[in-house]
Amino acid sequence: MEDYALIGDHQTAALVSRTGSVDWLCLPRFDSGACFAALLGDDEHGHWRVAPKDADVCTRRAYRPDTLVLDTEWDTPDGSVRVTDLMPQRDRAPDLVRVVEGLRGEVTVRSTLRLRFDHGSVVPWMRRADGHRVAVAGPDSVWLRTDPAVRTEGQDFTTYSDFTVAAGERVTFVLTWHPSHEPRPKPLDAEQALRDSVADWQAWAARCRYDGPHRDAVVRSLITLKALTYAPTGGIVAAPTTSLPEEIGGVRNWDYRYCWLRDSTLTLGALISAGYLEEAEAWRDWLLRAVAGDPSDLQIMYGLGGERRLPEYEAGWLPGYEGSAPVRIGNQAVSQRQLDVYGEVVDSLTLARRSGLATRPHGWRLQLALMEFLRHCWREPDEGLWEVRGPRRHFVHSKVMAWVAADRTVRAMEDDPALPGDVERWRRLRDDIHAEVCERGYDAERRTFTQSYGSRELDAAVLLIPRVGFLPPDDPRVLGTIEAVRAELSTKEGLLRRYTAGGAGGEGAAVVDAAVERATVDGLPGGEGTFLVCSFWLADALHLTGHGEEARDLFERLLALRNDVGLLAEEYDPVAGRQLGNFPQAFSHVGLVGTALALYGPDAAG
Ligand SMILES: OC[C@H]1O[C@H](O[C@H]2O[C@H](CO)[C@@H](O)[C@H](O)[C@H]2O)[C@H](O)[C@@H](O)[C@@H]1O
Repeated sequence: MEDYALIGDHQTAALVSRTGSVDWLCLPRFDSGACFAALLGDDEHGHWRVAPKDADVCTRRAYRPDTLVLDTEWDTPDGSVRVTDLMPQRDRAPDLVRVVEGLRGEVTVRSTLRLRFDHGSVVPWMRRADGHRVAVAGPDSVWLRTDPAVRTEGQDFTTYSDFTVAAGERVTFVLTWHPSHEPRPKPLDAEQALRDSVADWQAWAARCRYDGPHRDAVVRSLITLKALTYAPTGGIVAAPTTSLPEEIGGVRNWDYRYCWLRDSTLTLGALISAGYLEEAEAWRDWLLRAVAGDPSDLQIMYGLGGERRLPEYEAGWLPGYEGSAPVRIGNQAVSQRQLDVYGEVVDSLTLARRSGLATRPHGWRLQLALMEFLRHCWREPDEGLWEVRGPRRHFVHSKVMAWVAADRTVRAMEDDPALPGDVERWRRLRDDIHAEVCERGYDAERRTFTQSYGSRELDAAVLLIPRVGFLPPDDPRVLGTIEAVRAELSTKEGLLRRYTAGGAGGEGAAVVDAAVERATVDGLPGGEGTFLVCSFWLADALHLTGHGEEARDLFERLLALRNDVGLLAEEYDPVAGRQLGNFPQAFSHVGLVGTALALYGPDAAG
């Protein structure tokens, strides 16, 4: 999975392999059925390859600077060729544009288009219309338009085109999706779309306020986060994929094409810190719409438009990435209770206010309603930020984030005494939560905060305690926790697992296979890799506690884990040297931006 590059149009995204094959594309939205699902199966589940006829992996590839426009190049004995891939910003039907350009000599190129709608399960009926190819099945229709000189041939439910390009020649392909009952989509000028895409992305990237070391990595992460934003509503998906495994061959395969309040608020924080307020405003408005209603109905995630039902089922016809089954569509975690989201939501509303975003009159009312609900439920156990599917517990991180919600509410009222509400009520709540966490969530004997009250398990999420201001960085309990978490959760490569019993199984694995013990915490069999955002949190904690050099060293090691085009999945297996989990993952890129800003941004100390 680390071999893929991302292209997208702010409504959906595609993954392009090093062989020039688009192996994942959901149309028309991130959460629609994929028409190319080879990523989770094989070529028969849909893909579109454009590459020199006899070549395999490309010679080199890169994004055009500060864009999401991808250039993939092959050197062959006959010459060199480049394929440029992009999805133009959408004000119409979604398009996937592929421009083939001869660079040297004369090269025979083959396009192999195998459309399989509904996540690789439906073979469409293909026909010709006005010299183009049209695929139709149920609600979906796709047009393939190319230059008149390029002949397309259908065979075995696949469309082939073989053609030659000499140096300086260009051939364009445009694949356009539209609802099958609607009139045919208007043709797109591919060359103009390419110029516009480059200009739009570069203008967007130029607005980035970060100007420190590793700026390219930060901008690439910000572009990735922007690409995960669903423009029509402002919702932000956790990743554009489903079921890329947390363990190769394992069952920990989840659908991330939805908007988690946690992942979105953290993404928002990264965008705001780098100067992107428009996205923040759009997301804040998405949030206010999505959570409108009874605060007791607050969900931990929603659909792109704020949809509340995301039923989970298994796509039994897809064998899964390298056999990692089941492939899941939808996410049952939607009905979980995760108390930390109150803290994250209130924190991000506070950040939005402080960054000067125009306030919405019902924003404060919503915050108070959420707080009122939290006041009654914070003592209850929950599934925690890791969304365990085992029994509910009193997760320390959840309670700390409940404290964050109370703290930010108190501080907002102190900053602006005109805000209505009973500040004393929230001060009391803040103090009560603080006292309980320090009493029940801290193991004085081992000098560490634990994963849940009374447990001996540790959890990397408690590294956030100094960052959110629950305790100062020099508090001995914070220092003890950092030490304990490093001792118990880090691999010999210095990367962190998210909690104690997390094991990537197998002989010589960097982490222990403790499936039985693990099953008692998260209710799932099997292990997983190291969790990338946790390692960024460790770098932040090291920096905050005066270990700047170690923090920078860890940050640089994490940067080295990005793939050749700067992308990170959710997890990493240091033994196999492979990325794991959905890809690219907002959480990991948020971690990268946050740590860069902490270490080198305008407020970085020392
Ligand atoms: O590992 C078990 C859980 O994995 C997913 O949750 C993870 O991804 C979420 C989205 O990025 C993130 O918010 C959460 O903190 C992660 O643990 C999955 O969505 C869950 O269903 C699953 O139980």
